[in-house]
This record gives sequence, C-alpha cells and structure tokens, in this order.
Amino acid sequence: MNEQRDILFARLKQIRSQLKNMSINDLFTLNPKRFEEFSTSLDDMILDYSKVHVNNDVMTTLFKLAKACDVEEKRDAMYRGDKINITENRAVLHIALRNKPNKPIYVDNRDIMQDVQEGLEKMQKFANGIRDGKIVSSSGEAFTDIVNIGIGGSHLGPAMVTQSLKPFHDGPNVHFVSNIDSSHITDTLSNLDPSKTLILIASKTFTTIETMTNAKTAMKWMSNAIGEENAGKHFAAISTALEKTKDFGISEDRVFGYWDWVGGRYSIWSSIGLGVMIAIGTDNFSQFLDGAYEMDEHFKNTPIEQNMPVILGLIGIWHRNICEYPTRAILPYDQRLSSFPSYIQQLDMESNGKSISSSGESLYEKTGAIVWGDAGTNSQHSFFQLLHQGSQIVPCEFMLGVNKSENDMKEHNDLLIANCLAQSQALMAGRRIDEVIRVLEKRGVPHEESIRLAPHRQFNGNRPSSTLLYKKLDPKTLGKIIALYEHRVFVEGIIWGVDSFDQWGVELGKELATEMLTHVQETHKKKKEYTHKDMDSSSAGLLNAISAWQE
Ligand SMILES: O=P(O)(O)OC[C@H]1O[C@](O)(CO)[C@@H](O)[C@@H]1O
Repeated sequence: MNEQRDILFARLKQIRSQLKNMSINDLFTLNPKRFEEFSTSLDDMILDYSKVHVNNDVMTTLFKLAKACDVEEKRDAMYRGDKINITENRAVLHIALRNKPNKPIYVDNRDIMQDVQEGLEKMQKFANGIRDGKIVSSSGEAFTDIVNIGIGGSHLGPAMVTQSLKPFHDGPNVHFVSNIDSSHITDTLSNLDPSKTLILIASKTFTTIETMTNAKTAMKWMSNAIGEENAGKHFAAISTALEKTKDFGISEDRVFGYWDWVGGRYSIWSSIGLGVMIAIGTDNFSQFLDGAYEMDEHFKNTPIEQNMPVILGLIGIWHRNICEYPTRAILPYDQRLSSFPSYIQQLDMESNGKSISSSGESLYEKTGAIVWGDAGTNSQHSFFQLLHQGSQIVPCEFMLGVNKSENDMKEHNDLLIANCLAQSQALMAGRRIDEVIRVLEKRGVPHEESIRLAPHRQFNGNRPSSTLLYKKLDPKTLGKIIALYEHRVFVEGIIWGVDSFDQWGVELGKELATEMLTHVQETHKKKKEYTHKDMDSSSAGLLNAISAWQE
C-alpha cells in the first residue's frame, strides 16, 4: 500500500469535482496559451493534451503522483536490467534491443549487448541473403513469399509494422498466419507457390498450440509439394526455446534466437521482426530501432513535466482512476496504422489487465482501461455516434501524420487532416441546444419542429481527447510511436503497482481448452450425451449440439 499515492488520488478527485464547473472549452477561453502549455514534443512529434480536461493543478498533482510512486527510480531499474518482472523473476530489457550505442547492460552480471549485436547481425545476414536472392529455395529460386506463423506478440507486431511501412516494402511479399482456424492458413497458402515460399515459425516458447499446429500444417503442405527432404530449406524459426526448434527439425543456422528478458508483446525489436526486416531491408529496420532508441532516451532523460510517455501515462491514470472512464479509444487517422489499435490492445491489456499487485495484494483502485479503436475516417462512420452522444465518455487518442508518401494525393490528405482536427474539436466543443434551434430555424425549419428535433441534434461536448501529431509515418517515427506506448504502459503499471510483464491471465483458458479438446474429439463418435453431471449444463448442451450438427 502506498499511502502517498492514496492521498494524491484523493486530492485529484477533489480537484476533479471542482473542475466540473468549468468545461474544456472554458479552459481554452481562460488561457490563450493552453496549447503551448499542455503539449510536449520530441523532434517532429507533438503530443497535444490541451483538449484533456486538466488544468495546472491537476498536472502538478499528477507529476507528484509519478514521483510518489517512484516512476523514475523504477524506470532506471528497468534500464539497468533489474529483475522487475517479479512473478517470472526476469529482467525487462526490450530497450536493450534498440540500444544503438551498445552501452553495456548487465543481466546476472553479464553484459548482454554482445548477444544482442550478434543476434541482429545474424538476422541482417539472413534478411539480406533472402532479399538479394543469395539464399535460395530448394529449387534454386529466389523466395518471392514469406509466411510468418505466430500469434499474439509473435504476430501482432510484425503484421502491424509491415502494414504500416508499406511504402518502404521492397522485399518479398510477407503474409501472416495466426489463428488456429484452418481457414487462416488454408486461405493464405492456397495462393502461394511452395517452391518459392519461406515459412518463419515465430514463437517465443515454441509450445503455443495455435502456432505449432499451423507450423505442422505448413510443413505438411511444403513436404507434399517439394518432398520432405527439401522442406527444411523453406523453414526458419524465431524463438527463445532452442531445444524445441531443434526437435522440430530446423537447422541451427535457420534459428533466430532471443532472450527471456524480452516479453512477447515487446518483441518486435528482436528477431521477431525478421519478416519486417526482409520486407523493408536492414537500413530501414535500423531506422525503426533508432526511432525507438530516441524515445527511450527521451523517457530516460527528460524531466517528467515534459516527458511524453510519463504525460500519456498520467493522463491514462487521470481518465481511468479519477474520471472513472472504463475505456479509451485509439484513433489513427492513418489507414496504414489501422491495426495499431489491436497491437496496443495486446500491449496494454495483457500488461496492465491485472487486479493483483506485484506483491500479491488485491488492488482496490481500477487498473488497465479497455483499449479499442480503429482508423479514421472509417471509424467516424461506425462508432463515432457513441463517442459524441453516447452515455459513456470515451477519452480519444487521435494520431495524425502531416505528410503522406504519395505527393499527388494532397486532396485526400487535406480531408483526412481536416476530419481529424474537426472530430477532436466537436468532441470538446459540442453544440448547445439553443444553437441547434437557431441553425434549424435559419434553414427554414418551423419553430415547433426545431424544438422537437433539437434534443437529438445537440452535443454536450466536453469530451476529452489527445492528439499525437507526427511529420510522416516512416520507420523512425513508427519506432518512436511504439516505444512511446510501451513506456506509457510501464508508467501506468508502476502507478497501479502491477507486474506489467507477466500474463498469467491467459493460462486458465489454455488449460481448459486442453481438457475440452478430448470432449470435442469424442463428439465425432456421437456416442455420448453430456449432462450437467459431466460439466456445467451450458458447455454440456453446446457440446451435444456440436455433436449433432457435425458433418
Ligand atoms: O510467442 P509465443 O510463445 O508463441 O506466445 C504467443 C503469445 O501468447 C501469449 O503468451 C499469451 O497470449 C502472449 O503473451 C504471447 O505474445
């Protein structure tokens, strides 16, 4: 229990109730310099949080909260390589993977930077070989297609980054298979020529049932097409479990290892990024790491009052614990970032979706918000109705790139930018009922009718949002953005007191699925009728229906 934290939470709740008399709009009217004072920047990236319902008093108290929870000390402990993942007794060192100057970092008294460097060089050699056509298929041809088989952190990162960096993609096509649903692998492989396809099996543990099942299916597909003796040339593995990759039959030179101090959802910077490196090339991948390194340095060295991840994290705490908003929406106005919200869902919800503190006590304050979202402007035409007029307030995190890669699409881009800015403005400003009536009457709608329609067309406004503005979505910027969100999750996790780096909550479902599998396999025999004596009557009833309907 952190008494100081509790006092500051109470103080923040007090300020919040006083602040309720003043809207975000009012705060802008009172302070013409609000944008300058409530935004922070790093090179060509600005985090504008002036449209969040906070004032100086709130921010000062939030900064005190960060200090009281030792955010800076704990950050330093992470950078140092301390074993801050308490429940797994592991260091947390994704920052080592982008530690470009190779400054020593010690785990168990050993500098890990040499391993990191060697790992990166092995990846680079392989990626260059595939891209140059020097590493060839069993028939001596260059690989045209790469299939990354993985799930969770071994899928979401590479898939999102590959999609986001499309303009930089000049290597072979890269495809992604994650779901255990066979339609995913069947639909993907059906369009590919096995003789020119390379399969990357990406799994930290090399035990995940989805990945291992898909890997075996891919191996069968490949062996049937080109012969078992040739299939090995078409596979590579990315894992920390080197014994298991060997058992699967992948030769050592085709195995790209990483380390237990890299969490799955923090692993895009490791060999898990191999597919990305093959797609965009080693120089662009290096830029991607550079961007993350810049954010790491900013997080480490910038005073918390200007520190982007700290501020984003504190705003998260403000919204979750003080305003009690249960969710937050991530809204990239950038089609290529359309899978960024689902990437952040894993990063954020798997990290901070906990109700037990690192030291094993039940937490009484709410933790991880529900994260959701989609790309603008598409999302305007689906769920924005609720954002503007729904009974729940959802803090929105807009993301906007100023420039696109296509110079000739200015007309599109101007509209995209205008829409993004207009949405955050509309959420904040709203539209009062008298204004609605005035507008309707001006359009010639009779007075009675205007009064009838007005309640449906009014907007309360005062809905908070932040905007992350960046110059252009290139590898460096993307690296910076991802690292920003990683550190934000860290800041929130420290304040809540959870271990942000384990994920025990996914284990029970995995265990029960293994038990359930035997029942599902039984249904094929159609011999058994399940009842409430075997299991809960819902599962029993569903199994019986599955058995009856199976073709
Ligand atoms: O890389 P692996 O070991 O196959 O795990 C995949 C994913 O499964 C999880 O362990 C649980 O969903 C994630 O944390 C991880 O990213």
